[in-house]
Amino acid sequence: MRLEVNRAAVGYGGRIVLDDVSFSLQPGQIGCLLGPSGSGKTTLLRAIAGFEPLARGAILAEGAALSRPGAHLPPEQRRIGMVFQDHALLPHLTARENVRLGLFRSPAPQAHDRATQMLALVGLADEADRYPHQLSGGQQQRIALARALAPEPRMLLFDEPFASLDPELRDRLARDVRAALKRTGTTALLVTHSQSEAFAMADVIGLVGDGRLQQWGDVSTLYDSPASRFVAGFVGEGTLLPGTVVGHGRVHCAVGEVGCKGGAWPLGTAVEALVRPENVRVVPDGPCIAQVIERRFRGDAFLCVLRLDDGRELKALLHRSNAPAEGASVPIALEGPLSVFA
Ligand SMILES: Nc1ncnc2c1ncn2[C@@H]1O[C@H](COP(=O)(O)OP(=O)(O)OP(=O)(O)O)[C@@H](O)[C@H]1O
Repeated sequence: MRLEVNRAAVGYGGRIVLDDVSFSLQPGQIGCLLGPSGSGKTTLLRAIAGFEPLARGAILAEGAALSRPGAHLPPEQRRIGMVFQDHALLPHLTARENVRLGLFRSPAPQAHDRATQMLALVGLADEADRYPHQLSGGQQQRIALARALAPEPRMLLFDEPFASLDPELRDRLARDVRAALKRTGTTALLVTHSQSEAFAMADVIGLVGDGRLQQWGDVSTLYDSPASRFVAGFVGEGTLLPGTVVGHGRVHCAVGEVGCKGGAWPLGTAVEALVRPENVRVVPDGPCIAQVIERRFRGDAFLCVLRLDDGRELKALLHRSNAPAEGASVPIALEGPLSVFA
């Protein structure tokens, strides 16, 4: 299903939580709403499910309005399924019976076959006759997914579905859920505040913060070209260094001169440049000396925390063959182009 959210505002009792939200999801695409706690991710999800009305704007499915002020299709008529963190399985029913709950409108033999098929899809064909307490947290969450997929919803919404699981299991389950959604071609929108979950699951990510949808795009766009300081600070690692525009697409900062994205800044504009760990190089004639105050092993590279003369800290991803020892002082330079914010 194609989902379109058009300049939507949603809130509670006259207090708007999120305003002017616009994005779309293509059929079969997986989107993820990422953002700090309390930023309104769940509220937006609930508005799409039909549990919260819109104050302004519209939500459309296949071009037809689901929600707009004064017109509201009830949740049960939207054919949009939801999966929650606590998976809400009934303890006295087997895995297959739990999945069949979503199929109460189908005749019994068809419901049985469909439930079996859905359990196979999530890799639990052999566990169909087990009870929830005989299954792990990850398996229970996969049953909840099978149950949500069984009635063939037009779209699935997930609210922090893996939050109660340990981190390693979360990432693996996120990949499994993604595979199941792709196999069934189900459009989905997931809410999380975990970046790694968003990166593992999503085709497209929406970053929510300060009452707005700050940016909607694929992971590399958010990382390489953040639309705001907020996005720059939230997605990936990096430091904002103050600088001045010294030429077309050139900025001068504490680590010397470096190229920046977008050349349209007037000379002398005060900016902040986003330095990602991979923008930092150790070079013999580097314009700035930095001290290595910490080194973290990252397989082929070390993530080094460097301190500049003025006390600012930068993170640098340096190849093992080139990573200085902790405590060493080394000349560094920046390799652009960097994103800058005025
Ligand atoms: N039923 C409600 N009535 C009034 N205010 C609410 C209600 N539910 C949430 N809020 C408020 O709306 C804001 C957004 O909450 P929401 O749960 O959507 O955020 P979130 O981004 O999903 O947070 P988290 O990541 O912690 O789940 C918060 O300030 C919250 O206190």
